[in-house]
Amino acid sequence: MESIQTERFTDRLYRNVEPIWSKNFHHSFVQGIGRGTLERELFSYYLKQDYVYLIEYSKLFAIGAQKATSIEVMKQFSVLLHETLHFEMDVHRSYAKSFGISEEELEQSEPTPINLAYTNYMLNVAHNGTLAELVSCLLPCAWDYWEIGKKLYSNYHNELETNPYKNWIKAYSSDEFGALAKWLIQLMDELTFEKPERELTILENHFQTTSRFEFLFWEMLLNQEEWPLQVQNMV
Ligand SMILES: Cc1ncc(CO)c(N)n1
Ligand SMILES: Cc1ncsc1CCO
Repeated sequence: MESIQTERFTDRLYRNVEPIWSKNFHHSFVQGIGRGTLERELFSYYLKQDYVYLIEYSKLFAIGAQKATSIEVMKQFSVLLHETLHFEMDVHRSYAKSFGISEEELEQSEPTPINLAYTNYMLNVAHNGTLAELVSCLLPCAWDYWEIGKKLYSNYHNELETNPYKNWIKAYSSDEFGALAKWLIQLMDELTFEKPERELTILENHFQTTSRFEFLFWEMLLNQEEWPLQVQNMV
């Protein structure tokens, strides 16, 4: 009897990285956001690093629009680009403002080695790989943050009103953010439909690598892992 393939490719991706995502959710930085106990200093460090991360990350959506083969997909990538630059980065800008950090300071943050390695990895694949490869790189960012947002919301919603990070939690657990993540999941399944195992393995590796970078990013933030030698620009 022939077996019927019922599992979606994204189910396989999810199963594959579940232990990594579980570590991400339980990371003390993430739990500190959930409980509202994370030091302000660390959160403002996060805002600066994540802001320059998002500038690079959003370019993946622009490259996605360029690589798309239908108007529908182009439209959706342009929505993702718009939503990241406006909705998502607005959350960062408004937190920064309340912390006394200017927009200029946010933009001019120097990415740490991990931050740079993460965005460079994705941008390299985006420029040189297929659309499916690009999506497999950007999906963990969207999907794992949505998972984190939803879980923090359900674990800590009773204390949310007094949590200084409630707007962050609300944004990443929102239906709006979730709908965009779901669209990316669906696109991943469409792009991989009936594709050979040799191609799927490559995507699984990108998905795993960027999921591991998500963990390294939290670690980097917690330990403020900067460049070893500080240099000044000559002006
Ligand atoms: C590092 C990182 N990963 C994912 C997201 C979600 O967009 C984010 N803001 N930052
Ligand atoms: C708005 C946005 N920013 C990063 S991913 C994403 C949409 C998918 O959740």
